[in-house]
Amino acid sequence: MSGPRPVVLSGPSGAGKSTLLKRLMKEYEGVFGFSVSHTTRNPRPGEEDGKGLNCLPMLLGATLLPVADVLSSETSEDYHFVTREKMQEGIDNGEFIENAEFSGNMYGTSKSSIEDVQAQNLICILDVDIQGVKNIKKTDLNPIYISIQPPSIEILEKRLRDRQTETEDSLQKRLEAARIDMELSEEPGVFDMVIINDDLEEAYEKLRSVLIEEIEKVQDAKK
Ligand SMILES: Nc1nc2c(ncn2[C@@H]2O[C@H](COP(=O)(O)OP(=O)(O)O)[C@@H](O)[C@H]2O)c(=O)[nH]1
Ligand SMILES: Nc1ncnc2c1ncn2[C@@H]1O[C@H](COP(=O)(O)OP(=O)(O)O)[C@@H](O)[C@H]1O
Repeated sequence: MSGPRPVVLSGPSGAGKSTLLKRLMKEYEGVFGFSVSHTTRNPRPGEEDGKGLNCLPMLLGATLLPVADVLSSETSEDYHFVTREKMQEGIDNGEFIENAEFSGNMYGTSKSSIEDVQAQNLICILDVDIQGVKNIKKTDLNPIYISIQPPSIEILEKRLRDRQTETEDSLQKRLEAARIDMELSEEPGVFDMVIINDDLEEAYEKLRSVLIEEIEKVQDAKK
C-alpha cells in the first residue's frame, strides 16, 4: 500500500484515544484520515455511522436509516455499524485486514477503509485494540505503533464511569481487557511509543511530537 506511513493508536478503552485523536485531526485538518472500522456494537448517542456508498446495503439492513439521512454528507464518522451476519460475511469474503472480538462485540478494519484514506495521500489513523495490533504486525502495512495508557486502572475506571457510555457489564469487560492491555504495552518492541495520558496537554504534546515528522512531510507534499 502506498502513501504516508499509517499510525496505529491502541490502548485500553477509556485511555483517551478518541479525545487525543479528535484534537489532532482538528489541529491538522487535511493531514490525517481516520480508518472507519466496522463494529457490531450499538451506536452511542451522537455517534455517526460511516456513510460510504459501498456500505449502503449493509447500513440499511443493519440500522434502517432513511436513505436521505444515509446519503447526507457528514464531517466525522465513528464506525460502520453492522450486524454480526454482515460482518462475518465481509470477513469470509476477505474484505478485512484484521478483526477481533472485544467486550462481546466484533470489530474490524476493512481493507477499503485504509485504501480510501491512502488514496487521498493522508496519514491513515487506525484505532484498534491489542489483538488488532498483533494482527496488523503480520501484514505489510508498516505503521507507527502508539499506545495510549491511563495513569492507573483506578483512574481508567473513573474516566469510563464518568463518560457514561457503558453498562456495568461492558464496563467490567473493558476493565478486564485493560489489565491485559496495560501489561502487554510494557513488553519491549510492541509499540514505538507508549504515552501515559495523565495530563491531557502533556499527552497531546507527546503524540504531536512523535508524529510531527510525518505531518510535515504531508504538509510539504501539498505545497
Ligand atoms: N481490532 C480492532 N479493534 C478495534 C477496531 N475498532 C475499534 N477497536 C477497539 O475496540 C475497543 C472498543 O472500542 P469502542 O467500542 O469504540 O469503545 P471505546 O474505546 O471505549 O470508546 C477499543 O479498544 C478500540 O481500540 C478495529 O477495527 N479492530
Ligand atoms: N487526560 C485526561 N484527563 C481526564 N479525563 C480524560 C483525559 N483524557 C480523556 N479523558 C476523558 O476520559 C474519557 C475516556 O476518553 P476517550 O477519549 O473516550 O477514550 P478511548 O477513546 O480511549 O476509549 C472521556 O470522557 C474523556 O473526556
